Amino acid sequence: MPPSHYTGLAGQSHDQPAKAGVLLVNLGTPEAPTAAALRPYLAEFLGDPRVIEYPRWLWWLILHGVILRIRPARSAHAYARVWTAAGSPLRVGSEQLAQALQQQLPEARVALAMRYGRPSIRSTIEQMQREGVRRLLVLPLYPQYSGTSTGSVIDALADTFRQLRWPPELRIVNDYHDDPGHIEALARSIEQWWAAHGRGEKLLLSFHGIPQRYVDAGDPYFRHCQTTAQKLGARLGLDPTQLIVSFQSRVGREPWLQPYTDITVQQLASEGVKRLDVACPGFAVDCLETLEEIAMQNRDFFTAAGGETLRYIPALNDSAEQVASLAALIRRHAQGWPEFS
Ligand SMILES: C=CC1=C(C)c2cc3[nH]c(cc4nc(cc5[nH]c(cc1n2)c(C)c5CCC(=O)O)C(CCC(=O)O)=C4C)c(C)c3C=C
Ligand SMILES: [Fe+2]
Ligand SMILES: [Fe+2]
Repeated sequence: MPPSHYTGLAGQSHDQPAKAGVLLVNLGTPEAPTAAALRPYLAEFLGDPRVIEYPRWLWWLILHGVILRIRPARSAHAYARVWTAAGSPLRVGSEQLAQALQQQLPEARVALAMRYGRPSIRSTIEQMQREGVRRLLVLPLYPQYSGTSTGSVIDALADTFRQLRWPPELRIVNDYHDDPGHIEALARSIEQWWAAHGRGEKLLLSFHGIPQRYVDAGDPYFRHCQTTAQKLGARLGLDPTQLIVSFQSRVGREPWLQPYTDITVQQLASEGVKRLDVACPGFAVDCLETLEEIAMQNRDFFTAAGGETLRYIPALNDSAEQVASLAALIRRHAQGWPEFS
């Protein structure tokens, strides 16, 4: 007989009690802040057709012929500025969040997987199955849905599920951009930060960008970001002159969502804003894009253009507010599952 295509639990008893599992999924991060470690990470990430919607053969030539020769060294330099003794901030922060959620949800097995790199979605689900997980709730750590982020997690889940001999029951949180508990958690964390550090003249909310073309084709991401910002601004009592939304991290030449964060901070400085606060509500945990791109690069752009201080307000990370709001979100999505009743 040929080896089986499907992964199962051959030889294991199915008598163990069925468990519920919660799988948190974040983007993933390189293994080290070096060009050698960046190359396979970027090849997997930028090779994902959800991330780069381009004719495959043309993109393959550009990616392998140009991008992967230049970008790994440049990105490694940026990662080196935020890497800690414990590793990549995205990995450390995601693991801490998963541990805190596990404490809040003793009735479930909470695990963390990465969309790119390790631990993979597939290996993590296989491990959960070995532990008896028969009902699985997947929470991508992206509050706003985009095909490039959440959609890609769904692709990886679909690929995994088609390999499993006996897949678990599955639920997926598509987004939580307007979840009242999440908005409240964001608002409290900003208020607490202001209480401790004082308040800037304006609050900029910077979201990761995506190509405008994807939104034109139906991706709801821009609308989700605007809704998060509008609800957060209303909860904080800010008027439209005090609250600004922008989009960061553009890659390549085609237009991405606008206004761009780097242009916006320079424009605000040139208009006379001296103290600018920036928060990034699209990132569940701090990472390269917040700690380096906002708190270092954009801070420097702001001061070079005449501003005095740009202060980055940290992501929710493993704060009590985030853990409570995500635990409530998970319980709501798991309604009807006996493990959660
Ligand atoms: C080029 C296309 C990219 C799209 C589209 C994109 C969308 C997108 N990304 C995030 C979240 C994160 N991105 C991060 C890093 C990162 N993003 C891109 C490119 C695209 N992202 C690259 C090439 C990189 C790597 C760093 C670099 O070379 O600049 C990160 C941080 C990862 C870390 O290790 O800290 C996050 C998080 C979202 C939410 C999103 C769509 C909404
Ligand atoms: Fe990104
Ligand atoms: Fe970036």
